Amino acid sequence: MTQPQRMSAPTLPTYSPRGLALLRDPLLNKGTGFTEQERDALGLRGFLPAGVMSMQAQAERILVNLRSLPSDLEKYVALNALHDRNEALFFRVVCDNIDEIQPLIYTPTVGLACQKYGLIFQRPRGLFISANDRGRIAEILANWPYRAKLIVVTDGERILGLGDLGANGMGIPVGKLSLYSACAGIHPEECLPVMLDVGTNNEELLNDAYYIGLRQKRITGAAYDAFVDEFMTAARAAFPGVLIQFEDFANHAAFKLLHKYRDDACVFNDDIQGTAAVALAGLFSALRINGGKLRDQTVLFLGAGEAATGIADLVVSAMMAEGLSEAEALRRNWLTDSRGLVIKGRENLHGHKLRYAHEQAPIGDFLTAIKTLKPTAIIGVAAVGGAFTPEVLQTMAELNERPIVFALSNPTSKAECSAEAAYRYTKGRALFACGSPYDPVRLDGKTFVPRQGNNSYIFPGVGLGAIATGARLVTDEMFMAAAHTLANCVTGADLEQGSLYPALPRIREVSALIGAAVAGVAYQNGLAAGPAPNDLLGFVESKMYDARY
Ligand SMILES: NC(=O)C1=CN([C@@H]2O[C@H](COP(=O)(O)OP(=O)(O)OC[C@H]3O[C@@H](n4cnc5c(N)ncnc54)[C@H](OP(=O)(O)O)[C@@H]3O)[C@@H](O)[C@H]2O)C=CC1
Ligand SMILES: CC(=O)C(=O)O
Ligand SMILES: [Mg+2]
Repeated sequence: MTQPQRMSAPTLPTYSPRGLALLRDPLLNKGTGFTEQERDALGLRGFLPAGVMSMQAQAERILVNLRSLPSDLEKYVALNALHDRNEALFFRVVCDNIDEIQPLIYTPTVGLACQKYGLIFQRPRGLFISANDRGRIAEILANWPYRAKLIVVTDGERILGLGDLGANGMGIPVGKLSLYSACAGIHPEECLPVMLDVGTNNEELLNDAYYIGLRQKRITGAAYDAFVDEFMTAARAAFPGVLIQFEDFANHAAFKLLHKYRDDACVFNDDIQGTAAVALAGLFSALRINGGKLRDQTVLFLGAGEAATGIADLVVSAMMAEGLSEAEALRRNWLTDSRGLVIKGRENLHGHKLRYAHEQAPIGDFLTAIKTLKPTAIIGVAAVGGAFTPEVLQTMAELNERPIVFALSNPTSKAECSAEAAYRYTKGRALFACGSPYDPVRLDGKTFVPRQGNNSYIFPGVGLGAIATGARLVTDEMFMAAAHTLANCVTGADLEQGSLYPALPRIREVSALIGAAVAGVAYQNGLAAGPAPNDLLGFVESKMYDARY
């Protein structure tokens, strides 16, 4: 028997706690799963009841308890408590019940959890770095006892479609990193969630007695840029080669940060790039059903922000790969924002929209845009719940034999339409994907199984490939490879039931394949740290953490 040890940074002493300290270390604790031999060797006698349970029995007990809880928020809290007690058991439960658990630790429940974060707050997880810590960020990162290989960082300004949730947004990096470990086997010890608490402009939170963050308005401008820059410099120095994922920043910061760091550091923006890959994969699946070619599609977006322009940019690249010129491809993608259709000559258009500002008379509403532009696909990423009205859906079905309808906004309350509405108002002809999960829909004797067009299919595998190879940069080519790989995982049986993505229980296999594809791009483009192994898939699989005692 070997004593459980943390994989500490080489500079830190190896830490092998015993007794109570061991039971209170979530990365090493097995609770009632410690064997008789371990109980003797590790000073655990007396701290545990006599019964020794298998991991499987422990997991079953967790599920029995979980299923008896009356609300999803309580289930979230219970799962969080397990995460804080026994990480291996937490990840075992997540991995073996991913269809049931993912919606509880990720969208939609994580949205509600962030809204109530102050109220349900128990143990801190990750690092909270506030604007008051300016000048001391390196010191704070040095407090972290593990060697981080992956950071998910947010400043909480655009949490899902729920807006500015300030420091309460920490639930998002925590949830994303849980999926990294569960879905792609990134070791939990290598994952670091970070909240850059620069304040909040959410008055409700500023007046909330239980708000956990800095009670001040957001810092902006040069002070904000310098603060984030201090974090980026300190993080890269503390954890050389670390992959940093920007998550749920408001779009004015998201585009700026991505452009500032992407050519120099191992970073990506999940909302822009990860979302792009999952949406493109969904389009490829839809086209397998309706027999179309991507180059012939006209895509109309509801939204013109991070997700919309990220997706549109990757779709344009994919259309160009099918032979269109850039101008032709751009012209097949249209954006609408809070002021209507994005068109040439409109005043004060932000930089990320300019590529899609085509010659066209102004159009104020989405339905008129559909009737005018006759899209084959509509993609909702504006966080306007219910915006795909019955009339929108019926019009899409009049224009197209198999209309592509993606309602990608999160959480469920912000979805542009429900799965039920998508199928009902198109008479079962919609090729549908949703950002948050929906149950299967039974209509006219047929069962439709909608799956999530959510970047959670993409970022775990991309991160795995980037970390396994020690990639210097994360490139758009990697996201293109991820999109193709994900699309190739979709089976005929999936398509038969209207599923544009593979079943979630296959996610570790899917992530490994995406990881291998991303690794391939890293090696081909000289971005990897070492020589390419012969067997890329075997190589990335060998790096995957499996939650077992
Ligand atoms: N499924 C997935 O994997 C992902 C889903 N999302 C979801 O997408 C949504 C948007 O995220 P993101 O793109 O990052 O956010 P942004 O804030 O970057 O973009 C939102 C866009 O919606 C536009 N908008 C707002 N109101 C309307 C309206 N009434 N009609 C048309 N457009 C409108 C905004 O217009 P304006 O530019 O004028 O302000 C803006 O362009 C969120 O709900 C998020 O959860 C995001 C990432 C991944
Ligand atoms: C899924 C995701 O990243 C979002 O909704 O922001
Ligand atoms: Mg996000």
